Amino acid sequence: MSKVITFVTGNVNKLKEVQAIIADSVELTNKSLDLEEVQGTILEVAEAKCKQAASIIQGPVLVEDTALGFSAYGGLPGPYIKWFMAKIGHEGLNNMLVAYDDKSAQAICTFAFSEGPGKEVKIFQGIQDGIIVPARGPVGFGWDPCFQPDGFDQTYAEMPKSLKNTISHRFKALQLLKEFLSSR
Ligand SMILES: O=c1[nH]c(=O)c2ncn([C@@H]3O[C@H](COP(=O)(O)OP(=O)(O)OP(=O)(O)O)[C@@H](O)[C@H]3O)c2[nH]1
Ligand SMILES: [Mg+2]
Repeated sequence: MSKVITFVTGNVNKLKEVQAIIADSVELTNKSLDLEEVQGTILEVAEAKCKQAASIIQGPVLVEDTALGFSAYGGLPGPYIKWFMAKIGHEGLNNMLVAYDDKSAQAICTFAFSEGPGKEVKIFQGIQDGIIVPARGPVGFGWDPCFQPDGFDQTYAEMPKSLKNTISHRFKALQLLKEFLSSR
């Protein structure tokens, strides 16, 4: 069984964060592919991406799907946040919530791992609660400027990377993944 895991993602910012958080304990290589994403729940999207990645790589693979869900919208845009961000940006995301007092949101990071084609898909999920605010901080990674995690007065974009990477949805999911991989 190959120990090296291929993290399949087309997103360099995700890759950088994953490397910063777990590179010292997990041997990862990267393949930049934009996998097809099915329409469905977060788990269905992550599982389908993982199966597709395993069939392309023909070995152990890791994929990740990130969702940003607004409580006022019953968890939408959720896994479709990428397309909302691309079309309406930070201002548009804020405008979606103008009619609601409840600005709360959940950042949800879901990793899916498989040893290879036809093998079981394991899921590891991390959730960070927060609120949607008018964009503050450097624009670099997606919706970071308009997500302020609960318990902090800075948005993800305003805080140092070293802080985001120890409290984020991605950090939480990676702790679970790390635990699983240590017994692999
Ligand atoms: O501000 C952010 N802070 C984050 O921590 C974060 N993580 C992901 N994202 C964005 O949310 C969408 C997820 O879609 P997504 O999971 O399909 O990603 P993707 O298509 O870019 O890459 P991948 O699917 O090839 O891995 C994409 O627009 C990502 O840029 C983030 N934005
Ligand atoms: Mg994607």
